[in-house]
Amino acid sequence: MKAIVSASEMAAADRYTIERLGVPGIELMERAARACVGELMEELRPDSLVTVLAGPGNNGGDGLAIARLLHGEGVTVRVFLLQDGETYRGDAALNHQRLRDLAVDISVIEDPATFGLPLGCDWVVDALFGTGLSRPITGGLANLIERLNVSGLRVLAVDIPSGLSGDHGRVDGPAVRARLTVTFQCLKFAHVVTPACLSCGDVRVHDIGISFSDEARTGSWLVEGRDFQRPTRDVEGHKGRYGYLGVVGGFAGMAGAASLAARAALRFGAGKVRVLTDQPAYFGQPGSVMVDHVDRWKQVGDFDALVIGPGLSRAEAAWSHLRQWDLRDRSIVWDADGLHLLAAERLFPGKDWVMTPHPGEAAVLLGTTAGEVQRDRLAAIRALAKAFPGGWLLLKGFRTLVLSPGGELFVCGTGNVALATAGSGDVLSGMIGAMLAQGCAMEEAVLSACLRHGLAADRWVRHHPDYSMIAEDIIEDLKY
Ligand SMILES: NC(=O)C1=CN([C@@H]2O[C@H](COP(=O)(O)OP(=O)(O)OC[C@H]3O[C@@H](n4cnc5c(N)ncnc54)[C@H](OP(=O)(O)O)[C@@H]3O)[C@@H](O)[C@H]2O)[C@@H](O)CC1
Ligand SMILES: [K+]
Repeated sequence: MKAIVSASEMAAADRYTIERLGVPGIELMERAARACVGELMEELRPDSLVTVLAGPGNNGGDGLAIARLLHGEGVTVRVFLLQDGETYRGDAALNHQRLRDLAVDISVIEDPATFGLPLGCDWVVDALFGTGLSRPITGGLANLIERLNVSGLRVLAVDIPSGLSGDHGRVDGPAVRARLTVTFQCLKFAHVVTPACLSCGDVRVHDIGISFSDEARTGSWLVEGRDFQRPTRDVEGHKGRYGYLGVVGGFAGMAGAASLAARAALRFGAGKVRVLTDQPAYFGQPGSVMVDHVDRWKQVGDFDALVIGPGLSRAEAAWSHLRQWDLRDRSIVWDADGLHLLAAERLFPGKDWVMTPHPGEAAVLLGTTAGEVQRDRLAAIRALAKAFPGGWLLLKGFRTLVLSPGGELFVCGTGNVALATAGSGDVLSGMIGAMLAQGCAMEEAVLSACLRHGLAADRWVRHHPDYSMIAEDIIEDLKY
């Protein structure tokens, strides 16, 4: 797992490192610049031309140090400042002084709106604004950024593409679109949360020796494929040991949804899976998934965990059972139409539960639109936690978000657009249910399922077009 921090957490760590641990700020800036130059040198040819756009703060200061180090490497560099160089303060001022003594061309951008972009250069270093951005970029500078974004020039963003905030995944105004972002010590939210992360290109995190005080422990993490831990079995295991999962769904014409969840659960290690539906005949020949008419179940105490929702429908006949069942001590995955039920009736969601909405379902739960949810996914998942306290939340979409009842946030680093296919959510809910049935804690269940679901898609696109994956392919991939 990689820590994700906000701009203010990062600034606090900077201060702690400088003031308490005695590492000079100018040394941190030098290390930051060295990290960027190291990455850039991998990309440059001997005759490459680099343009540095330097803003008024320490991000600009990084840019000035980068220009000096590139010059030292024999690279031709031109530097454009947003303001008169004399206005720099602190470490940035020192770097301005150091650069002025060298034969590097430095000019001031008089009017950003008419500034001629250096179209012949190989890379642009975006050192306009970093984590100190305090408002959306407007006016001539906004115009410059928009022209840069359509120029085709390759951009390396220092710390964060200018215009993005480190604190969230929103894009509130014009923002530089980078090919490569080099950031320091920790990821910031904009690097991993959509839509902001789509402007970052490849993100490389460099350790520049910034330390966090013990009190300033971060509670947000990027989880990646290497963090996935597969369900384990011991040699004497038998099916009773790996749990009994109930899938409630597959009503009127939607047998497929429950069937996908159930089969995914078996493939992900559940010992036994039974679908409770009003359409058992739709499930055809008996197979590894057990199927029952839901009317035969007055209570659901037999199950170790439940998945409620895939193909549940919104019919009274489906919902009436759920009102009667005692769900108080159950582990439950609420998905699909189950979420509509929770939104409509505020049913007690269980002892240990996770809701797994896609943006449209999250919008229903919050009384807003899917567009609003997607505009600020972090705010949406936090609003869900307020509206439905006490359980886990998983907001699907590129870079799926997971929030614990205690407020710890996880961003799932696996998965891609191949997952945008009917039934892929049903498969995910079945996988989480399988882990719960096997006795895993909710954190492990949700994160393992989410990572593995995404890995199936990541493997798929290595050999197939992204549009061609169907939900059954995810289940198929769980064999490996
Ligand atoms: N030791 C360290 O701390 C290290 C820090 N490091 C580097 O420092 C960066 C953070 O530096 P920073 O805090 O100086 O902020 P930065 O992003 O340069 O911008 C602030 C300036 O922008 C201005 N401004 C803001 N919004 C604006 C807008 N919309 N339109 C126009 N102007 C706007 C703002 O003006 P104001 O809001 O005060 O009016 C202020 O002048 C960080 O990302 C990393 O790269 C590394 O060197 C490692 C060590
Ligand atoms: K930047």
